[in-house]
Amino acid sequence: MRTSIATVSISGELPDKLAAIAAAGFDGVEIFENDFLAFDGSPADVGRMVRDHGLDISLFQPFRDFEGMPPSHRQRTFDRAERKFDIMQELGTDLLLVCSNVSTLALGGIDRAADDFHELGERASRRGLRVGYEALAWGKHINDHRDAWEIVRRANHPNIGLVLDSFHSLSRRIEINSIRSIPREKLFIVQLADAPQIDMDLLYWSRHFRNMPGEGDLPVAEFTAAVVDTGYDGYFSLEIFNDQFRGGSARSIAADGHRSLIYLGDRVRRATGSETLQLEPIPDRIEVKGVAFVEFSADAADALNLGALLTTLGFTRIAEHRSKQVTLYQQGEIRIIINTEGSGYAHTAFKLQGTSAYALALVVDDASAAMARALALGAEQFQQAVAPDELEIPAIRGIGGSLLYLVDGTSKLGRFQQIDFEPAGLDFEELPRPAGLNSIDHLAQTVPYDQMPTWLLFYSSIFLADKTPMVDIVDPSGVVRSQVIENSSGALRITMNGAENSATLAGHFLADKLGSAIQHIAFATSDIFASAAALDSNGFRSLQISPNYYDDVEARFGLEPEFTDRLRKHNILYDRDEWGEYLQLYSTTFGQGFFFEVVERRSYRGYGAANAIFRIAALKKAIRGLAS
Ligand SMILES: O=C(O)c1ccc(O)c(O)c1
Ligand SMILES: [Mg+2]
Repeated sequence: MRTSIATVSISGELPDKLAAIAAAGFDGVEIFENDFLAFDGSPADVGRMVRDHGLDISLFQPFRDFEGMPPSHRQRTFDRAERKFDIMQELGTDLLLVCSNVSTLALGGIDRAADDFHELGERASRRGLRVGYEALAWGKHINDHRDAWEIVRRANHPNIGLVLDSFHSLSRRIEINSIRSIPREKLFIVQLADAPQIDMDLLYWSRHFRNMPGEGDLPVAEFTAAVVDTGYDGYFSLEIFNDQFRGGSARSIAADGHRSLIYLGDRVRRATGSETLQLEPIPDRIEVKGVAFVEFSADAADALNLGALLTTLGFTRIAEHRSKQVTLYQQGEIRIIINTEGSGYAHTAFKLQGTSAYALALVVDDASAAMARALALGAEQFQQAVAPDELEIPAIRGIGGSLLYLVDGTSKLGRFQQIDFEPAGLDFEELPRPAGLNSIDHLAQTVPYDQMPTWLLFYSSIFLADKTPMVDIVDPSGVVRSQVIENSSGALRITMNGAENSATLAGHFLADKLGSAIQHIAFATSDIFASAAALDSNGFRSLQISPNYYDDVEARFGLEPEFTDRLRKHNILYDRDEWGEYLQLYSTTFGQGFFFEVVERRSYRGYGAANAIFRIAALKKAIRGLAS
């Protein structure tokens, strides 16, 4: 698969953009005229810079308002085109993108446009150049690739071809099958972009909200499969106009772009069975079977406090690491590790972030296949020295400097507990009462808002998991956007919260850190009232919920007063969706804003978003109480 990206997709000045594009592994780059105009070097300098990075120029664009001009303006458009041809020859690219005319002067008529393109083709061929025609979704007369194709067909010139751009076709819901009847040699280049499904003006949507394939809601994979079915083997070129990306990190946006193309290519290769993409087969998306453990880094004092909190939650200190200052707590299938080593990555994470849940271990069928897929998709492998008898658990870097371990049951990784740990001497007098917490229901990760697409793409390209629509969570100090990545079994459920300012609870959590990690862990119980009773007897202090909340839920859901009393007594929040009910209670915050949650899910599919505002207000009140 030949990959390319338009300079307009990336932030920074032209040299920074090119460096980021090359580092991400692209083959080509579309030079956007404005990026070239803003750079004070000659076209030849730009061409050299591109080639010094090992890149090719896939095209030069855009050339606007060309076809169908009235006779009084026609000559002028050819003069303008000749000037662009001069630049292209100096740059060292042979393809110009002409987008459909949006001028109020433009006259319609397919044959008029075809005649203009025929003449442009003659002029281009004299210089060994080619011209591709793209239908903008808001073009005055031509806004559908089927009409643009008809013009190209009638122009009947070998140097004139079609440019397809997934945004323009998919935003207008143009039938994808229509692509399959276009001859491959007439497809000069294919541009790809996704976008969130928002009902808005097409031009505004296109210029501000495009995103990488897989980050949005458009059927880009189906579109690409239709292109591949024609036999097309040219560039797939990202052209992403996005306000956030323009302000983001050039390197990480370029890396996301490359990842999105590898992921897309893999899906299309599987769907079409086509060899033209020339992609090395990689393992399919990885199914997550469960969470093997969550690991905290802490100092000795925090480790004691966290251990005490876990004990009130009904966890037992079950094992100690054979050679390290690492303790394992367990309840049901849930394992929580506390690492207080004075060296190694846990210690680095502690120094950067304080006490934090810095590592997550996922159970998969085959850890080496999972690793192979992750690496093919540009994930960064993490390795550190281990003791001679210790297991080396494969890991990649996740959100905000956190680690994602991959554990399977087929290799000896599944026995990490027996191999790396020895059972702790249990003091039966002091054992907590188990609270019936069986598994991890979900993990909440907090990221700066502008990094949400990056991590959504990371999770959904590597793992077999889907994202749900974004919801807004109102914090008393701002809005936090939340999106869930989950698989169908529920073994992987991550709620990702994007914080835009540091006044929100999520934003405050981030502001304290150089990176970000897990802000809360929700444990699943099958009987939250029984769990609450056990927590009480263990001395657990749940987060106090405002009494006003209970009057409201009782009225809102028509609850029996006796039931509401039980909720109130244990500070349990309640929600209901079309599938069932959800009951949740929280701890107060620990360390830099971390907390635990206990949930009972009665066929309910959501995450209690409607309750988040009450929980956040209660957490903030509790934090103020601690501070005063
Ligand atoms: O928004 C635009 O004007 C514009 C220009 C060139 C393109 O290739 C495109 O898809 C959109
Ligand atoms: Mg385009």
